[in-house]
Amino acid sequence: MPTMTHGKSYIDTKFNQTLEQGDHLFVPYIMAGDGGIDTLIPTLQRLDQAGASAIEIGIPFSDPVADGPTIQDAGIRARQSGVTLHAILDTLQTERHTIDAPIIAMTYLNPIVQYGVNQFMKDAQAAGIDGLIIPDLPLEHKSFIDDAKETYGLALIQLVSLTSSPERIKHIAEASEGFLYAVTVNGITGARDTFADDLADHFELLKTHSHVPVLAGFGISTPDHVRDMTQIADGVVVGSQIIKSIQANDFNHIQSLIDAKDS
Ligand SMILES: O=P(O)(O)OC[C@@H](O)[C@@H](O)c1c[nH]c2ccccc12
Repeated sequence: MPTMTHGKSYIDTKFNQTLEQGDHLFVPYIMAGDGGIDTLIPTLQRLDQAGASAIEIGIPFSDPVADGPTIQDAGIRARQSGVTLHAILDTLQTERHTIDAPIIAMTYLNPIVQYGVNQFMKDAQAAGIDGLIIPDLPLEHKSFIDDAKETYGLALIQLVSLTSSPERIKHIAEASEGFLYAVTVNGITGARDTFADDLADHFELLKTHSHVPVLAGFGISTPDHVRDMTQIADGVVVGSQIIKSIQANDFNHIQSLIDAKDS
């Protein structure tokens, strides 16, 4: 396994390799420790081998305001099996080298503050985490973590919503690192049947302002969704459907979602 420093530049390098080949990006989301902490590494390995471009791992938290029911239930299961942020970081620190894909931690701000901002960034880097999504940290408040994040070289991925003003969209898109997470529906995470008709224009605007790949996320659950979204975005994030498929032990569905990105 080649050793390469983890962090923002690892995401940039890996994503550019894929995009330069004319391929799209696929980022599955899992809840860390859903099924017990012992399942974390095998699940990451499996998604890595299936062709994930990066893997987003959720940190279980008691008050997950942006999570839909599927993600919330996965968080409850993980917490019931006693999974903690410390356990997740410890497990990654020992086993990270067995997974090639960049790893992005999705956590609310509170667990980071409880852990200690600087200590968290330090331990996240040591655990081989490359980037962070912190949905309740608005752009205006990111200075709160900026110094620590810079010290340890982690990417801070920004979420941009459909309803943001053009001015705000510009600011968020310009500030995002690793990738820009374009939320494709209004509301919380979870599988949907349909998407808005004018998404293509929205993604055009995002791409003009973003320095990093623009990924579509929220509500994507079928190979057709993946095909549609990769017409207009550099790639997709899929969460709730991945969690359901893992629970059903249906890795064929996960593979069909990943394979749809370049079909
Ligand atoms: O579950 P969906 O609809 O496929 O969407 C991805 C999403 O779950 C994942 O990226 C995520 C989980 N929790 C979040 C909180 C905020 C933003 C994003 C997330």
